[in-house]
Amino acid sequence: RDVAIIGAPFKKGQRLAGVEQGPRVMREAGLIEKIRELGHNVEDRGDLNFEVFKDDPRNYVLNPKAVGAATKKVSAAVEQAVRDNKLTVTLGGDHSISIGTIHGHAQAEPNLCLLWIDAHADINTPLTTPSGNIHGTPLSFLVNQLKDTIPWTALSPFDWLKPCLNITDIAFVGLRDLDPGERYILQKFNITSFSIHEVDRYGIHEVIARSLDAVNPKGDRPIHMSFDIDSVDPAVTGATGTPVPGGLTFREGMFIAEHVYRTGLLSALDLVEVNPEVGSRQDKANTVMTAVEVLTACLGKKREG
Ligand SMILES: N[C@@]1(C(=O)O)CN(C[C@@H]2CCCCN2)C[C@@H]1CCC[B-](O)(O)O
Ligand SMILES: [Mn+2]
Ligand SMILES: [Mn+2]
Ligand SMILES: [Mn+2]
Repeated sequence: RDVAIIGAPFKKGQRLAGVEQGPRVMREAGLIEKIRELGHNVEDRGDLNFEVFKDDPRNYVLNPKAVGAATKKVSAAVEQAVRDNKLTVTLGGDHSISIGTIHGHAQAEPNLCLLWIDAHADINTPLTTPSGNIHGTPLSFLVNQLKDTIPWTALSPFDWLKPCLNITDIAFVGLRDLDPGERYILQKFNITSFSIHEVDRYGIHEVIARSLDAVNPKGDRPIHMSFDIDSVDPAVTGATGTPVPGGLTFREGMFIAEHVYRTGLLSALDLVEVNPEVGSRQDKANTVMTAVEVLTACLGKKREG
């Protein structure tokens, strides 16, 4: 297939420096060449340039101007790549970029379904977020059923954004750190979610199969997978901003990627929250390696050769 790579070196959805280095370190690890070796026609569309804003005081959330502008750019870039019939891979950057990747993908593929692989649900609203970090809230901006929880007039930098997802289109895998407001939303809407507890109970194959069965029962919907590297255990991927013990093994992460590839329906993919400035040198090496391996597995690399 034709593959487009978009770099989104963005950090304003959270507070730590370094996550904007994600695209650079994944490229330096040979990501593009490794995808080419799979036989894909890969177009590296480079890194998006994000406007810098100063004196952006907290308005329910931090950096609304920076995040609103950046995600608008991400949306346009992803929409264009999907319309160009590319399997579109966006490299983060923090998880707030997925406001843009999912919105853009949905403009070209309104019938998409979403796999959210993450230790966190990232479904706080601007009123429930404990941190004010938008990387913990992207889904609340995107979901029709949560439209009225967003103070749109106060958050004018997001006036370009229209909710484009039904909550029933989402399946979570890897959850193990939820805030009260998120737990309430997950229960209220009975959202498909498989925490690490369910991964332990059913095994990863059953979990990913049930996730796909829930959001794509007829196997006729384009898949958006948003892969937060912190879904994997911090012993493997410690170079990330919000690590939570007891995550997916390397093998479970790879299995998810291989299984989703085999559907033949993967249409857009985010790999986010790699922060090479967090943890040890070994953490950085392991985290970047894992990110690259998961990405190439999403694009057809098989462990069985
Ligand atoms: N829900 C959170 C939010 O800030 O909204 C709170 N949490 C950190 C907090 C630390 C203390 C124990 C409870 N959890 C991080 C998460 C966002 C993660 C964003 B992601 O993109 O990395 O998933
Ligand atoms: Mn082609
Ligand atoms: Mn996370
Ligand atoms: Mn996340």
